[in-house]
Amino acid sequence: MTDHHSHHDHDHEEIPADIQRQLEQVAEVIGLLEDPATGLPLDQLEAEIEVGFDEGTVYTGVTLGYPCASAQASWAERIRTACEPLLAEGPLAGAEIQSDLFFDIGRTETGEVPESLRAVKNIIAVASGKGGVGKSTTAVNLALALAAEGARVGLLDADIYGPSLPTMLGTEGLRPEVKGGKFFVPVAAHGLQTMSLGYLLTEDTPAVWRGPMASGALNQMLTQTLWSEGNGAEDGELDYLVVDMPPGTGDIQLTLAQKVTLSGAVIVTTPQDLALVDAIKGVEMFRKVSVPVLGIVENMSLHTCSNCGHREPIFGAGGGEQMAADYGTRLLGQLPLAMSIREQADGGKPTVAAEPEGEVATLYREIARKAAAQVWLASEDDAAFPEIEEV
Ligand SMILES: Nc1ncnc2c1ncn2[C@@H]1O[C@H](COP(=O)(O)OP(=O)(O)OP(=O)(O)O)[C@@H](O)[C@H]1O
Repeated sequence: MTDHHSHHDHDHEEIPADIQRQLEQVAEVIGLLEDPATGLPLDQLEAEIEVGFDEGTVYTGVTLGYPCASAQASWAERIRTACEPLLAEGPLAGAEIQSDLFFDIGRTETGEVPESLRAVKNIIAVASGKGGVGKSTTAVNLALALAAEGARVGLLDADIYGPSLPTMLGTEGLRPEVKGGKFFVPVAAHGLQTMSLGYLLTEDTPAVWRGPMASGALNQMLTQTLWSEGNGAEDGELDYLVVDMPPGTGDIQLTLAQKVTLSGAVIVTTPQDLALVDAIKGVEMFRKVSVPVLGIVENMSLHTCSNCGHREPIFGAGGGEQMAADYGTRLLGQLPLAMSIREQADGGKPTVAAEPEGEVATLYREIARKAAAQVWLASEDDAAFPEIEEV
């Protein structure tokens, strides 16, 4: 091994050819590792792999296109295990390995968008074929999980008939600040930028007004919310705006899906046959308007007994997985039917905020990484351009 201690100017030092060759082998081995969120090897993704060597240490860096803060340790471990045999001999024998995981979140290509949405890189719709399956609960926890993984996230409550986000976020009674007589500044909650019709309607708003007012207000929330305000980021950009869609697959949903360029949709279902039939309608609706279906979340899949911890699939097992396979999409994850999920959401502090290191939050974070990874894949597809080969 070269003695680096006598030099100080490492940056400009030429790496000897034999070390260079071994570093290339390290990069190749890393390229074969499977990205758990997509199931694809890094080589098949637009993942950036860097390797370097200094002072007896091999440095590796992998850059993924989705937020993955909590995957750092497991990647470092997998890279070490994969590279150790390679570093048993040769000029790098005995070198330490230090690995870093980075992410760089891209932007979904859109056509013309309202000024206020230009600061938003990707819009993810959370939808369900029918009401009551836990769509809002999933949307809130998904948004919190994306943020926990390191992304800058906004949450729009488009569920105009039953805006439940203020309750779930503990922001009831708050009003968004108005700027320039026309624009709403999102309400900050648990690190998210949030907007809901619940912030605009008061309890005195007569029920008969809610329908017509609601669709107009939804339009206003879409075009007049300053998503770039107040998230502290220098460029004021949001990586993801999660939209809690109205339940069902009617005209409102279709219009909304077409009005803004959605990066993708997450469909929430419960495992019962009837809910699955409705979820299929959701998949088909998004396909019709060319919105990528990021995957299915099966909610209330297993019941955990709060006395003994025993789990059973009271609504049946495997429905979401089968349906995802039948319709060419994927199961992003399954959430248990758990009293804590309901209590925490009803109490204004959803599970991912209330118990960030708990088992349920871990499930939501895995769902978030998988969904965001699909957004990454979808935007790569858009950008795909045949490579010009040299003849
Ligand atoms: N995994 C779960 N375990 C226990 N309770 C849950 C779970 N998911 C959601 N809930 C509860 O079920 C109820 C309905 O959930 P939620 O409001 O998220 O459903 P929704 O599909 O958005 O309904 P709507 O169609 O009315 O908007 C809420 O009280 C919520 O706290």
